Amino acid sequence: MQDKILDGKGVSAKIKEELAEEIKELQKKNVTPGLAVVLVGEDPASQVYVNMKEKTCNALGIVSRKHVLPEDVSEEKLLSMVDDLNNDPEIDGILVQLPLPGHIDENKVLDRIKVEKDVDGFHPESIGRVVLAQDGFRAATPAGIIELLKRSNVTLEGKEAVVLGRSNIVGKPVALLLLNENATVTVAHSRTKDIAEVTRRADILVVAVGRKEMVTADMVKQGAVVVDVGIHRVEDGLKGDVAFEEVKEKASAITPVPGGVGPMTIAMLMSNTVKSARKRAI
Ligand SMILES: Nc1nc2c(c(=O)[nH]1)N[C@@H](CN(C=O)c1ccc(C(=O)N[C@@H](CCC(=O)O)C(=O)O)cc1)CN2
Repeated sequence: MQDKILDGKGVSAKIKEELAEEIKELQKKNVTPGLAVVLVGEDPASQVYVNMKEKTCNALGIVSRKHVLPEDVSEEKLLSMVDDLNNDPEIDGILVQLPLPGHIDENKVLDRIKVEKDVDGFHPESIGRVVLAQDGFRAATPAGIIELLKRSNVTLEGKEAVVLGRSNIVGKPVALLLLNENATVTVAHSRTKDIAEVTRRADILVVAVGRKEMVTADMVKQGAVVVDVGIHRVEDGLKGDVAFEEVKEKASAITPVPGGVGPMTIAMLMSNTVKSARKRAI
């Protein structure tokens, strides 16, 4: 039986401890993992996330290279930076922080990252590898959700899983990962006719809609496991896509915001970077 609160902060700390040990071993073989993070513009939330990534790299012994480009940088210049990083032998992972400004074609930029360095797991080939259940980089938030559930002893096989939201970076990939774990998966979204009727079927409900406290207790089955991917800044802190206080009374387990899925995202990014660096040690 797992704890009611799924402790992403605690689980991510354990993963980072494991990674720090592995990094020490890699360093003995003269391999220091390197992560390049590219930030375009000054979006305050993106700045927070990029700084968190840099801090975590420093704590674990991963070389972190942060590149900040102005909001009005041309697509061409950004692509040329990606090309340079693709060719840099000390860089194992490249991450372009999302969202990008409107004048830049996000897909074009993500497609340009070498699949071998795609630690964000957003390249079409990385997504294709998830579809085919082949080895490759898994996007950090979806992978973090699966890892958190597994390490919290939540059984996925045979469970009715509902993913609310169909974004390319969370909804679609987490649905595929749940399918690969032999869950029965339904994806609900803004055009779904009766969302509550679908979410109430879920043994495992993953919510990634980007609407503050949209999921209320009446939308959740008694005993469901609820994973909240949303992050909304309010006056007195952070809220998720789930109305935590009322839903926790009904759920058998639930992720908090903060301290749930968010920290797992950073831990899985670090894990992908180490996975990439491992190839240099062979
Ligand atoms: N290139 C990418 N861009 C974005 C991704 C991504 O995986 N790759 N995901 C999100 C943002 N994100 C990482 O970039 C991210 C979000 C939240 C957290 C986190 O630890 N949140 C804390 C709260 C921190 C705070 O805001 O004060 C928590 O939930 O406890 C980490 C990473 C969009 N862009």
